[in-house]
Amino acid sequence: MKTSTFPIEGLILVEPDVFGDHRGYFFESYSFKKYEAAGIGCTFVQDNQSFSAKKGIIRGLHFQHPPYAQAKLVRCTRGRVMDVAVDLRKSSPTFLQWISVELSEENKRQLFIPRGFAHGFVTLTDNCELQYKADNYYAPEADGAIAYNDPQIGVEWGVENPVLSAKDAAARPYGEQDIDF
Ligand SMILES: Cc1cn([C@H]2C[C@H](O)[C@@H](COP(=O)(O)OP(=O)(O)O[C@H]3O[C@H](C)C(=O)[C@H](O)[C@H]3O)O2)c(=O)[nH]c1=O
Repeated sequence: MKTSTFPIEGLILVEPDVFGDHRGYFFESYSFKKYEAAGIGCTFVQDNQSFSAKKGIIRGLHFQHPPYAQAKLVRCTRGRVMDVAVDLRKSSPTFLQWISVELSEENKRQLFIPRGFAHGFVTLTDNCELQYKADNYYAPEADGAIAYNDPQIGVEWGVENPVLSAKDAAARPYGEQDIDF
């Protein structure tokens, strides 16, 4: 597997080794030993899966407040998404900066997002399935959301009128919230 980093410290892109043959393909989608050696040493305790039926859906920007913050290992197993991570770590030189990367059934890439980040994605096709591991359990009482179009962050989603959940439509900008990472 190959890994690469981003200008924002802690984010890691994983490109697994895919073994194709006349039947199709095989690849290891996760291995604690190999991923720990690549800097992804957290112990994941929960697997998530979401399905988004249409292109132009945004889920995000989500996080869980400390002490329930979650690191995530994200992959797209159907369709294509633009995955986004925003640095919420106040002491970070890249505070409130963001990256985006295309994850797809085709490219089989995975994005590791450490604790201290908000996560979101926009679907680039219909029928997008996202599967991701988390290193902390779901804690609804600690659920957090930042407005996807927060001008202070300035994520370029590439979609004018996204489909949003009620929660995401009501999410407030970072500056109007008490978020402490
Ligand atoms: C996140 C989560 C949700 N749920 C329940 C709660 C709701 O009744 C239902 C849908 O939840 P929500 O609308 O928050 O789902 P998404 O909008 O896909 O949220 C996720 O999307 C972004 C991109 C993320 O990175 C987070 O994992 C998560 O915030 O699933 C659970 O039971 N367990 C969970 O871990």
